[in-house]
Amino acid sequence: MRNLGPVLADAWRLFKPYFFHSSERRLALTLLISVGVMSVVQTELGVLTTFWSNLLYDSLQQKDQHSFMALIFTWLPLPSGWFMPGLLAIAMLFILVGVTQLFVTEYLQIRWRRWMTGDFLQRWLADRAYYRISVAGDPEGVGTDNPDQRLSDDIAAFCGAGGNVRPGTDTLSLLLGLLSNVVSLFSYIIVLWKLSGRTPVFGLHIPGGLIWVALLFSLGGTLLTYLIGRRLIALRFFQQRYEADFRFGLVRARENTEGIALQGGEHEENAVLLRIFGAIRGNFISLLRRILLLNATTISYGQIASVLPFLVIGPSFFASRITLGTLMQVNQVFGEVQGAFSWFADSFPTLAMWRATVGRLATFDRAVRSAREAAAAGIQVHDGADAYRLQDVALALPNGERLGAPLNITLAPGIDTLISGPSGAGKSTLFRTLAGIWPFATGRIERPAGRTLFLPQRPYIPIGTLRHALCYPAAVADIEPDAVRRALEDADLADLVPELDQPDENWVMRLSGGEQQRLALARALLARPDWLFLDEATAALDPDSEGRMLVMLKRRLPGTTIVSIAHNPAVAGFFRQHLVLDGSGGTLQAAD
Ligand SMILES: Nc1ncnc2c1ncn2[C@@H]1O[C@H](COP(=O)(O)OP(=O)(O)OP(=O)(O)O)[C@@H](O)[C@H]1O
Repeated sequence: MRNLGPVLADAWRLFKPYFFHSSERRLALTLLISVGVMSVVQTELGVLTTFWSNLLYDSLQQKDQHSFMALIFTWLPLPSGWFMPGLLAIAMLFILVGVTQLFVTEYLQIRWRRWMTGDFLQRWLADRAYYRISVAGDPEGVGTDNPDQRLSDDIAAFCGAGGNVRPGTDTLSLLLGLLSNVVSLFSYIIVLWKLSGRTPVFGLHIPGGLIWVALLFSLGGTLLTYLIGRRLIALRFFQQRYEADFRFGLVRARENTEGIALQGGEHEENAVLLRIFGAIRGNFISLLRRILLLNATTISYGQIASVLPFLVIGPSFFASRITLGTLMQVNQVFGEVQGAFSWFADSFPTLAMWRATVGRLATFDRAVRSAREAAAAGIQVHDGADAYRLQDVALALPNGERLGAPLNITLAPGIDTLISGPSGAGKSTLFRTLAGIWPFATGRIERPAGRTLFLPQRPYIPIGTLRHALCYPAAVADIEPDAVRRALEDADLADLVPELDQPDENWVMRLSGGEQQRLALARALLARPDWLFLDEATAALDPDSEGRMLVMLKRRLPGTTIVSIAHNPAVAGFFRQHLVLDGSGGTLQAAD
């Protein structure tokens, strides 16, 4: 596999935090080592079984019923003084170890997934990395699409706990597969070496002859599989990406049903969704062709492998130089050695899928890290001042383009300010910068202490009850029920009071634009901020309601300084000063 080094380095970076740095690392490592030990025990039981079957076939050849029964039900004493346990005991041990290993592995996987999901979520949401990523993307170009998929499917696929994860394709299964195959290889090679001593290959005595046959045969298979299977990696990667794009398209359509219905956009939606699906289909067909070719190769190779030992040592058996038991044991051990050698080749499709998952998680991880690091660059923000002071604050777009001349203004507490200016001048961008979330501004901002609330034009209404939406982002338990009711009444939404705790209502779909804006104002009443920034947050209201809401805000929040972006000249009378943002740097003027 080309570039295996960087993939393994990425996988290690994703693997390490839980097992070596998390608070549950001791338990995690103990469980990991336990499943490893159980895997080795299973492999060694397999080795024991080949010796057991050697004795069994010999007992059959010699028609020795007593030994045969002992090998099934009890144990058979050996000339060396040791004894061979019967099938009953071996099988019971196999079942016990197998079931315990399965349980412990799955328990570890779900704990790991829970931890890793929590860790990724926390870092993605910290320092507003999620926001920067969504507005700016990332230079690698592949690290940030569909973060939802990375946080759900990819982590589940990496840790191996989740309904959609194909068994055997996760990190732990691959690690255990690798471990048991390495142990298998060593254990069976020793057996094969011993057997080689008394088993001529094609009638010739070659030291370790059987091992060489198995090695050459497996290397041939590995090379062939690699050549056919290497394109699978990219195909898998894109398959996951297209699937996520399609799901995202469907979610967007679901969330915008009204907009689509009002504009009659069904035909276009259908065409767009089918176009995205076309990519899934096209890629899947290429994937399928590759998989078919690969399977045809591995199955043919497997068929040859099952008869090869008989061809190689059959002549010795017919010349009575080895017993039936030895013939069968060589066949079994040869199969195991060949199987272990070709593990890499057989696992190629799985490794390709795993590699795509690692790639998606690692690039996302890097994008989150660089977004968090970049949060410290750009504009210098200093908190704890007595006012908002902007010094040479230059707004810019993600592509570096400037939005007007730098701003040098001060917004003092107690002086309500109206901001206006032509559409696209950068008013909302200025708010984003003041909030500290816009990563593409330069200069220096001093911000006052105290609570600040920004209300955008389209308020975010989270999933849950109306009470939850009103209290957001505070917890419902932290807000007095009476205060919630009063806030709704003051925002002219008294009709909704009886529905405060009604579950399963899609409030975004149900409330009108103006009602959603008034809901956000009610939220401001509950939050009681020292500074309230309104970005056209009353624009959906009729002029009378807009005026009434501003009066209500002033009455209910007397200690709050309001800074509002508005296009409606009628609201100008509510503000003490006016900032016109027209690209020339903006100057504050006292209201008439
Ligand atoms: N994420 C982004 N990527 C690229 N350009 C952006 C992005 N966000 C905003 N812009 C651009 O920045 C410019 C300023 O946008 P902004 O929303 O600040 O304008 P505005 O003055 O608030 O406009 P309006 O009055 O229409 O709301 C616009 O040209 C807009 O297209």
